[in-house]
Amino acid sequence: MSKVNSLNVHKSFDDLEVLKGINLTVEDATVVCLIGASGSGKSTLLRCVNHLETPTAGAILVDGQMMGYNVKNDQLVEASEKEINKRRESVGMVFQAFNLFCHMTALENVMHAPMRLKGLSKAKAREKATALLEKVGLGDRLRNYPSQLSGGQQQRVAIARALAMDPKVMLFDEPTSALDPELVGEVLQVMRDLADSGMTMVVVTH
Ligand SMILES: Nc1ncnc2c1ncn2[C@@H]1O[C@H](COP(=O)(O)OP(=O)(O)OP(=O)(O)O)[C@@H](O)[C@H]1O
Repeated sequence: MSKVNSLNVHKSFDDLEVLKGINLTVEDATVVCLIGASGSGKSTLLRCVNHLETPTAGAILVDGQMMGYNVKNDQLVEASEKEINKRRESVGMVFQAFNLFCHMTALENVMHAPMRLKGLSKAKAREKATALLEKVGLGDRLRNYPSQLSGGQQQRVAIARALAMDPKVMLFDEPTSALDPELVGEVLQVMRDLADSGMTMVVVTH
């Protein structure tokens, strides 16, 4: 089964039609990079995938589940907030600006969602977060706040934070460098390792 399907997705902001019927299939364990002109709607499509934006028409399926809607009597009915949040858990997102909690350490940033949304105990969440931060090469930065970390380090915390929810798909709204095979920065290496591990990924480069 393909992991992400965008079925004739349209998205308008008032009079501006940004997405005009996007059909995209991302197969399991593949990496798809979206490139295109500035303002062409790459981020908008990515945000539709985890339902941060609601498509004006069309639908997104992640792992066979429709984001944001249920089918009832052959009609699309909006899902409840609880259902939407549950489905969103299968989609990890790394934002352009990372969106880390600035008052939390790297460790606390990664522990937060599994404790709050998955009911993990503090001890289990700490164990998992530590392992993930070690995996992205930040084992020595657990107690640092985002302001004490470089941009690339913050980005890796954001990746670890997304992975902490055991997503089926990872969305990266980010690096200009991702398409350049000559660049082997730590962030890119983490992304390559993830791809090698079979993670399905959609990467937007700006
Ligand atoms: N919330 C919003 N309200 C109104 N217009 C929006 C909103 N979000 C995006 N847009 C508009 O939609 C268009 C597509 O924006 P989007 O951010 O998806 O483009 P992009 O392809 O990711 O661009 P870039 O590579 O420059 O970041 C732009 O014209 C933008 O101004």
